[in-house]
Amino acid sequence: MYEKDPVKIFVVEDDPAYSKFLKYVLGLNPDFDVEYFTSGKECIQNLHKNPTIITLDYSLPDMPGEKVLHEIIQVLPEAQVIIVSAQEKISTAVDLMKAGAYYYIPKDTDAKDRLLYTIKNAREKVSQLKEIVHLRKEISEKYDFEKSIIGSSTSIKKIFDLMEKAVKTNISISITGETGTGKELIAKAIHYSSKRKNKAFVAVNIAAIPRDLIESELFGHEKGAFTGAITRRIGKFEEADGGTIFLDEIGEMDPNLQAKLLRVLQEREVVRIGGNQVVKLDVRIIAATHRDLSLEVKENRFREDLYYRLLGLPIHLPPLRERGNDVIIIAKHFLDHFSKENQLSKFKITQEAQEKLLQYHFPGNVRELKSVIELSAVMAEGQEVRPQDITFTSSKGIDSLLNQEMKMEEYMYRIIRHYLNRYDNDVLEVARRLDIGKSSIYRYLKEMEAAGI
Ligand SMILES: Nc1ncnc2c1ncn2[C@@H]1O[C@H](COP(=O)(O)OP(=O)(O)OP(=O)(O)O)[C@@H](O)[C@H]1O
Repeated sequence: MYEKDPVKIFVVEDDPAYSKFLKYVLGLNPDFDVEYFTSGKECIQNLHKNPTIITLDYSLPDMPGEKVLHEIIQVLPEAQVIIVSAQEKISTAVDLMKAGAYYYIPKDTDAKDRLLYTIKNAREKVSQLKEIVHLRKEISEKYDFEKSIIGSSTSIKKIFDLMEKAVKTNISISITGETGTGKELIAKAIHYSSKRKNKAFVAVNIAAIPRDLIESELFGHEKGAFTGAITRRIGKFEEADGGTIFLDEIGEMDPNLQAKLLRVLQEREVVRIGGNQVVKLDVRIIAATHRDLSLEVKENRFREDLYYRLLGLPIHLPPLRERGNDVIIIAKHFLDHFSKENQLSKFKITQEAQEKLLQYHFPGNVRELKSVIELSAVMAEGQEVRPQDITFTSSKGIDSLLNQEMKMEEYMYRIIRHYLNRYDNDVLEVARRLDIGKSSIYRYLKEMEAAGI
């Protein structure tokens, strides 16, 4: 899309014959919006017009070519400067390109073709750069965490507070939470809100990669390192250099690889398999797991030293059933998104349907809520989601509670705890829903906590 924008070109040339020649050549292309200057000073004074490409004569009467180039780069670092010169010394050309010129063209008989070809390439480069900037902006807006992570429960606000702290530093982050609670979403939001946002976010799901491929996937390999290594391959750590690597399902990593990962994290460098070149790294680590890693350490399935390396700032995502009214807020967000994507008018959820959502335990968390809501929108007649439009796949919940034998008091305690989690510790709301007094809730909690239950 950027290719079609007219390209603004400055021609800075004091030789009248050559200037006439350039005017003719560039004037043939209606896409070029060209301005001509005869001195370095004039060019610099007009940089506010934002030229994309500047063809610059190396030998201007008022300023040396290097100085004009330097000034241009200071004011407009993204402009592509093509030096055109009668000077044919290779060392001058190399120096100018090192100083930031895009290309160097000698004024000879091939100059016209070379210039047009170089302008075409410079233009492509600029449009690619613009597109990258545009995509990065779009992605960082998408993962702006106040906009992409929906919810206003106390627990999600606490997560926002932790994320605010996380984005200011490079500290490693460990995210825990059941499946579908938003671990990857949080990791991306941290990356795209941090100083690293213009570099890569590389996600690796440890559980999804076959055991014998994972080492080369993470650390890369040299050509011929093993059967099948037909070319050199950069690993995910190198890919994430300057950015963030998200190690999902870290609890699934086998002990052998845990030792290798620990070394990479300690040394902040990798050596590709089959190679001996040490590659220094500047990568932020975000690790996630649905397991309780401290338990994995206790049971000798996860290295303690690696656990402490990765722990950094721990963020625990509570299950959706413990986020109170967030279920409804997120459901409405997904409904709006669904209607926008399918160009439909907005949906509403009836009060009864909202109650139905609040009663369910969502073992698949936000991911499950998303598919339940999308299906309910498809099933709805008109633009209103009713209870009968909502279908759940899992019926577990109260059954599993009843399968455990305990005293009546303990059942009461569990039920009260469950409701408090669901309604964001709003004791009044829980008392109303269970139709018991507020003081009874406090009494139960006190007694059971004293009994250590
Ligand atoms: N608070 C939220 N607001 C909006 N969307 C959310 C929220 N939390 C999660 N999601 C969405 O739910 C889906 C699942 O989230 P994500 O993949 O981040 O979960 P996860 O915890 O990494 O899951 P898994 O452990 O299975 O990999 C994604 O589509 C994500 O965008």
